[in-house]
Amino acid sequence: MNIIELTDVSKTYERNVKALKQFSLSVQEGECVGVIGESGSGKSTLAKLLVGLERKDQGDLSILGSTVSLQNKKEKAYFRQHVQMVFQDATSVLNPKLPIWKSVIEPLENFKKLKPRYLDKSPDSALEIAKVLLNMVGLDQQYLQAFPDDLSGGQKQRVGIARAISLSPKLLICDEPTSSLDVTVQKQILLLLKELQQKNQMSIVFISHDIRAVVFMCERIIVLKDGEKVDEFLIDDIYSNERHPYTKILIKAASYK
Ligand SMILES: Nc1ncnc2c1ncn2[C@@H]1O[C@H](COP(=O)(O)OP(=O)(O)OP(=O)(O)O)[C@@H](O)[C@H]1O
Repeated sequence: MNIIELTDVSKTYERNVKALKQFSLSVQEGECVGVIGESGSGKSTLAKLLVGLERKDQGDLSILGSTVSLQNKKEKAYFRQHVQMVFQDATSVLNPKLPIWKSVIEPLENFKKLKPRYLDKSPDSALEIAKVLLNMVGLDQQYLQAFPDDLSGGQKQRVGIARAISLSPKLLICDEPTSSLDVTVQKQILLLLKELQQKNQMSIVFISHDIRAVVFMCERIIVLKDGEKVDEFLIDDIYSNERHPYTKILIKAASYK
């Protein structure tokens, strides 16, 4: 099943900056699709369009087979429930004054009737849900009452991921989720995302300038350059001669070949 589909989507900012040009993308259930490109290629714009934080100028956006314009509250809520984002810097999404357990369950507050798939029984309290979520992201229960400042960068990113999966989304948009972390911690976060994707049959759009991380995570890769899709291929075809010259440059720069 197609979880999300963008068709010929364009986004132009002020002063005629064309951040995305007639871009199309579809993501199947349980699939991880990578998007790579250099700084300024339009990756963050794409991420924001995919979670409804930015409006497209042209083109279509559909989720679970239905076209959405994100013009009304109902559509926005439906979208938010199914598509969540993991940001580059978790610090920016965590309220420093909220204990971790509250941050983790915050998205659920607007979806009182939702029964997330990861709960096998009705929880006794919101704290119980937070415990399950921390467990899912491999964070010790001792951090439930802690505050963001008490946590390392990697731990904060785990909290950011717990928050993002709290609604049992069908799709996770990961925008450079490991870029601000140390190398060893990066690997742990990638492994966690992969595990969550597989256990929960979740789809991921993994956006990064780091081709190694994208290759590790994804089955299919899209290459963005100046707001345009210049290449799209399955991971097995990464070394194919058919690759776009720009893709070859990116691969070479990452010393893959
Ligand atoms: N809010 C905005 N207003 C005006 N121009 C913008 C805005 N956001 C992005 N841009 C421009 O749109 C283009 C694409 O930017 P975008 O941030 O999507 O690229 P990116 O690939 O994520 O880059 P980076 O990795 O540096 O964040 C750039 O030329 C950028 O300057």
